[in-house]
Amino acid sequence: MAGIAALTAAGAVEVRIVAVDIPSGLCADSGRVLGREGRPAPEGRGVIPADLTVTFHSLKPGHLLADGPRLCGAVEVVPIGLPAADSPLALLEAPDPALLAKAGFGHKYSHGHALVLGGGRGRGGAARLAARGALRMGAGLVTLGVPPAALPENAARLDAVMLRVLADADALTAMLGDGRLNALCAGPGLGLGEREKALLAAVLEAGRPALLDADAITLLAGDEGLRARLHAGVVLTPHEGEFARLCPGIASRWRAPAIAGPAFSKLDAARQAAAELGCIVLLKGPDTVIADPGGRAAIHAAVRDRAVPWLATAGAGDVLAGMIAGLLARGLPPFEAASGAVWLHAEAARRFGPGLIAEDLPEALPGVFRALGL
Ligand SMILES: NC(=O)C1=CN([C@@H]2O[C@H](COP(=O)(O)OP(=O)(O)OC[C@H]3O[C@@H](n4cnc5c(N)ncnc54)[C@H](O)[C@@H]3O)[C@@H](O)[C@H]2O)[C@@H](O)CC1
Ligand SMILES: Nc1ncnc2c1ncn2[C@@H]1O[C@H](COP(=O)(O)OP(=O)(O)O)[C@@H](O)[C@H]1O
Repeated sequence: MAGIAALTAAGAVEVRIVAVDIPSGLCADSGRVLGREGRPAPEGRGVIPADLTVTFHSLKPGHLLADGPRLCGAVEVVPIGLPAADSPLALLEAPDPALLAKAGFGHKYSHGHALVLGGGRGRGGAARLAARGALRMGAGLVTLGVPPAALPENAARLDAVMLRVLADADALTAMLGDGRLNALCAGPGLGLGEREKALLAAVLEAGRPALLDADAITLLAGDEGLRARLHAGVVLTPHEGEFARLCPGIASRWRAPAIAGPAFSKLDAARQAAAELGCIVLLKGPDTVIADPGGRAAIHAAVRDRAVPWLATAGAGDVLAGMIAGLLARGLPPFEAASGAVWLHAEAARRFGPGLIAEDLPEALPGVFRALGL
């Protein structure tokens, strides 16, 4: 193998490399490069990248996660006559259009009312992006609740999204007396002060389906009491940095060098976090993993023909948060809301293409829905 690598590097021969099952040295469970003899592989070495990987029966996590997509090249799955396994792991595909369509006889309240908590003066962009995402997903109504000082600037920027002043947690609890507010979204641009911590406690106390992202995750990370109130209707959407704050022990296992297989994977990290926290954990990135407390999990790999590098843009995660909240408002169970939104989010980015910024994502959704036949 070293000889092939040397010849290829020297440009002496044109070599095409085909891996059978998975490139040697790549962990099939995690997509991580394995070390040898008790030592991690040197940075950037340890596996010869394949042009094509031919695998059998079904994809493995290692084809999709971490370094797997880059090192496997094109992947061909060859059936060998085995029955489809009843696997607790799913590869995300397009959501069922029947789940997304609106029945002809409904009115706006039949499609749910999402409440997005906004941040203070001058910090409203993220929550507005989330609110727009929720509305485009078909929530019947979306209200943005903001502190009094942030009302004028939000009023100047919103039309279809409704606006309410929410001075403090008591005001939020009073507002939640309206049972039609059936999904909550907190975190994007929320802030990290005492007011925001109390708001988050009120959100969790309400026991309603809730999407918690960004600052809400950072607040949870610093407060054991808040974490203890998480429930099965909550979806958490950390990026890697937020995950390391929220679950430092799990994150350090995941970040530790992979010495031998099976290495601790992003899938293991999300599953363990979901089990410990008692809610859905959606761990973001080009490879996104969604896990529930019972061990059910799904992978969405934005690779190869579904690569969407332009999603690496400020605010893309805020839109995803709102999209999930929109599906929660429409009554989808948390795991289905999270999985459906992840696929639609990437598909919206794919349709828009290069130049994408966060504002474009909600606006690309109608085209995605039309293509799904809605
Ligand atoms: N248009 C807007 O108004 C926007 C507002 N935003 C808000 O800004 C606040 C801070 O958000 P940040 O996401 O910067 O959070 P943080 O500042 O809490 O976390 C970012 C830190 O985590 C580290 N990190 C490690 N892995 C990462 C990964 N995979 N992706 C991203 N960061 C990673 C980064 O290096 C960085 O130091 C939140 O309230 C957020 O909602 C951002 O979402 C960006 C857009
Ligand atoms: N290279 C990439 N390929 C595909 N998706 C990506 C990539 N980078 C980021 N994303 C997606 O974009 C979103 C970024 O969210 P996040 O990190 O929370 O950013 P922000 O807080 O700025 O919104 C997530 O949904 C993530 O999965």
